Amino acid sequence: MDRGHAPQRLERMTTAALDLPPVRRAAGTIRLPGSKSISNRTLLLAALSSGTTELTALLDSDDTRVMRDALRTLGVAVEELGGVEHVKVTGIGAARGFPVKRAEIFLGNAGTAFRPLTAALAFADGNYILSGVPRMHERPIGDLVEGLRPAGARIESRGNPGYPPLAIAPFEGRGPYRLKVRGDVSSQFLSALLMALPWAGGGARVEVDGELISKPYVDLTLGLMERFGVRVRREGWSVFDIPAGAAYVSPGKLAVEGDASSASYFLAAGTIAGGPVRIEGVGRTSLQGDIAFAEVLEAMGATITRGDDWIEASGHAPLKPFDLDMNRIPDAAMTAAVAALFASGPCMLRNIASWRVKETDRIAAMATELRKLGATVEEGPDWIRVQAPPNYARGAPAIGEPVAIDTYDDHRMAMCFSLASFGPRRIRINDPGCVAKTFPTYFQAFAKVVS
Ligand SMILES: O=C(O)C1=C[C@@H](OP(=O)(O)O)[C@@H](O)[C@H](O)C1
Ligand SMILES: C=C(OP(=O)(O)O)C(=O)O
Repeated sequence: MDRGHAPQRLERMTTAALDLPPVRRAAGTIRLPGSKSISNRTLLLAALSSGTTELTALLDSDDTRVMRDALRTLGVAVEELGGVEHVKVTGIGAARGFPVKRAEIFLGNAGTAFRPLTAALAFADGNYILSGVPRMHERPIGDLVEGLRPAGARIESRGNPGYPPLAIAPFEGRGPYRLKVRGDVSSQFLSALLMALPWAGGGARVEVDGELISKPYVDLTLGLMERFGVRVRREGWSVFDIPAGAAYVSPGKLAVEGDASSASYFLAAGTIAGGPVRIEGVGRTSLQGDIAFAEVLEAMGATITRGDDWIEASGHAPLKPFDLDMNRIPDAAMTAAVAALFASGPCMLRNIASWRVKETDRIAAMATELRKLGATVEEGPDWIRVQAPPNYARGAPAIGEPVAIDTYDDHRMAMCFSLASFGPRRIRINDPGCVAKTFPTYFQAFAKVVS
């Protein structure tokens, strides 16, 4: 019997606080690390396809490391051609099972690894245990498990019902499948089903129950599936058909775009503090929904210039207030909440209920930390309203003791609060190392564009 590798723990030690120097100007050019969402999707799709795939400009971070390690643990050859950012993946294709039939896999706090691997392994012929950090065990996955069961998947929660860790037993179903999945907690459940189903074979219809959130991520899923040779027929956002006989075929070579969510911090810096700040690696032709964050900045008064694979922002605080539905850009929306410190009136972010089940309860965390800087913040189940303290404008001299911002092991809390250093308070970021989830060199990159 195959024995999987022992689960690899990635418990991160808390890192020493980082005092950010007060800054007034932002200008320069940044080449972004690869997109987390595209890196993890393409690693998995390459593993499930026939042929070998060369992936370039992959993200090197905690979230992609757990996906890469998981695939290797499952027996997929992921060969490094130029570090972990340039790899060759030998797909297992129509084998419909991973070479390693029994494994315990640790997936940290990576939703883009945990949800898609749950679906793929549910259709495999082995026994697997998937676990993560304690916070991952508080992030819901019940809707995906319930969506998979009618197909013949055998998945049990090892902890609280509806949450990881999960134990997966060999698949017992056969297509065609008619499945339903809820779309109003995380779009990753639908993305996971769609990516795994062509591999299960036999064709499938997936219906979405409830309003689908974070829609651009499903477009990203469908766009990348198409690059691997599978075209899904759809009726809007509610019915998705995978043709019988659909199978993944390697596109040969695929270059990963820069991460549009990571771009948001730099574009916001250029908007608050002069600019131009130019981002290379993602632009007008991006597959990623978070590129639309630039439109939020335009509403706040930014001047944005776009090329096919670059984008540039300039502007000056005070910025214009906004009242916007942020459902399509839940990650970049956090950047807007901190940019609201530099707005001339109250800023309202609506339709962000999913913030409560991500790396931390992001609505609560955002409210607590913005209040430390003197902002008036109100919150509801799915909204947050931020009113900047008087005169929180660029150029005021930094005064007093540093304000220590807690980051809740949430990379985006650490990254977006770096923008507060354009204001009149000294900023201390507690546990800055949490940025390793998606952007390990974030603070070095930020230091390069501010002065
Ligand atoms: O599919 C993806 O790559 C993602 C979907 C979003 O999650 P939800 O669908 O849970 O909002 C997003 O927040 C996450 O960072 C990445
Ligand atoms: C929500 C996020 O991550 P995950 O992919 O773990 O859901 C995020 O990166 O903001």
